[in-house]
Amino acid sequence: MSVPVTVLCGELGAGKTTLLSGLLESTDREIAVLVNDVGSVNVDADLVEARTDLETGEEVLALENGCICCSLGSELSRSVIRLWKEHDFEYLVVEASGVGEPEPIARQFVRGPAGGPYDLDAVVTVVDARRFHDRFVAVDGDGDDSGDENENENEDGNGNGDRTASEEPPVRQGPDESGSRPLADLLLEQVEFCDLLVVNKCDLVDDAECERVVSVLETLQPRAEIVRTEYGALEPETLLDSGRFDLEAAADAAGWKRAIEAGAEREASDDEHAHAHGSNGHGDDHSHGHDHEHDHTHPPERYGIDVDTYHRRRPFHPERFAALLADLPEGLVRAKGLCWIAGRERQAITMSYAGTETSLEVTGRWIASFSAERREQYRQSQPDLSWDDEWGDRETRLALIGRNLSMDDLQARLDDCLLTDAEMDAAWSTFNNPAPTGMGESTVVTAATDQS
Ligand SMILES: Nc1nc2c(ncn2[C@@H]2O[C@H](COP(=O)(O)OP(=O)(O)OP(=O)(O)O)[C@@H](O)[C@H]2O)c(=O)[nH]1
Repeated sequence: MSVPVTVLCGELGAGKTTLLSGLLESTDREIAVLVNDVGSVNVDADLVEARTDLETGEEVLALENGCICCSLGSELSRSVIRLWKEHDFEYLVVEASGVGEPEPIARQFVRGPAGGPYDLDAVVTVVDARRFHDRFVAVDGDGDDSGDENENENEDGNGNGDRTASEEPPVRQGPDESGSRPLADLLLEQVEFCDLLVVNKCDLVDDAECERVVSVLETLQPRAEIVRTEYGALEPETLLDSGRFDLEAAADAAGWKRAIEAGAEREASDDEHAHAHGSNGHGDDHSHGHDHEHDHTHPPERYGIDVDTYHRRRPFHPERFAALLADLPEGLVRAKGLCWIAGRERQAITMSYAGTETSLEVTGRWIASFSAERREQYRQSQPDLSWDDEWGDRETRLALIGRNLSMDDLQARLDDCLLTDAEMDAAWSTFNNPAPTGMGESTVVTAATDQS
């Protein structure tokens, strides 16, 4: 019998991983998870895994880099088929990277080789209500839409910011002179293609704003059911075995039609592509040198996205780091990963920035902070864990995702937050420290303006 699949899409930082973690906690079903992250640090896989009880049969498989076209052409299918052969599970959830287009992923489960063992149940798109509102719904000169400093902002420069609520819904803008498309286009694509829309982060909009968001979404995607959530909290039945995916309806969507037309040619190319990549199927080489002719830029390139990694083995000064988080540069779309903050020697703190907020949450303990005996046990069970003689596994490792952003400047600003040599010798516990302390506790830093 084929295994049902839910594909989870949504823009960077909309709340996909949060929703997925909640789902895994709230169901006894044996769910396998495939995560395709855009950063070279595969943070989502780590985060999902940390909250996943593998003993209950849930498996988290990460596609190692964000080269989504290769993943789709060959590795995605290969990975899910391998997963199906090697593990016993009842359901598969695929979390697409925030710059993933839903159509090609869905196609793999309908027309691609994964269509045999799997059965596509639904494509779910998670929308950040706050950002969607500010980008597409913000009302120009409308007195009752008060108090929102971000109104009419349109960071993507797509001209959708000055709409009124009664105007036509936003439309895709297509590429600019440099050939890259606004991120908003991707979001619209994700909205138009899905079967279920989850309007998340409802705590960050008021009721009137939320109504407007929902009404624009209804116009864009009349076929999909719309649910509103905070922190992605949903009944598992809403997401699993919903039977929402409807090939015929999807085939009516303009994009899907295009995809089907291109299907045969694409499948042939994918095979060729898999071949060209050799047996590992997936290098870090993003230049590719494809010889097939269809449009084959990767989504990150197409949307002008840069991905970088920040890795240091020196702690942040808590106050300087918090000040930076309140003033992150324009163009930073998403940042996430583990942080080492001076004064929090036990706590491994996950930093997650999206839209207007950065959260710092204690998601684990540094292995270096355990007793010698337990430390050894953990290290033996994780032989690949990188270890510093003095600081053990304490480190900061962040994925940075930006658009028109100088990564060098951001890295330099992060470096300025690291302890100086003199501070390294100071008593770290005396620093003023807003970072959380208890497991699961979090601190949220709100940016002065939405930088997304
Ligand atoms: N205020 C608020 N924050 C939320 C909500 N849901 C998620 N977040 C926070 O938003 C940030 C991004 O959430 P994730 O679940 O990591 O988002 P994602 O879509 O998986 O992100 P990518 O994998 O980078 O695309 C995290 O700091 C979450 O804690 C919500 O309903 N309200």
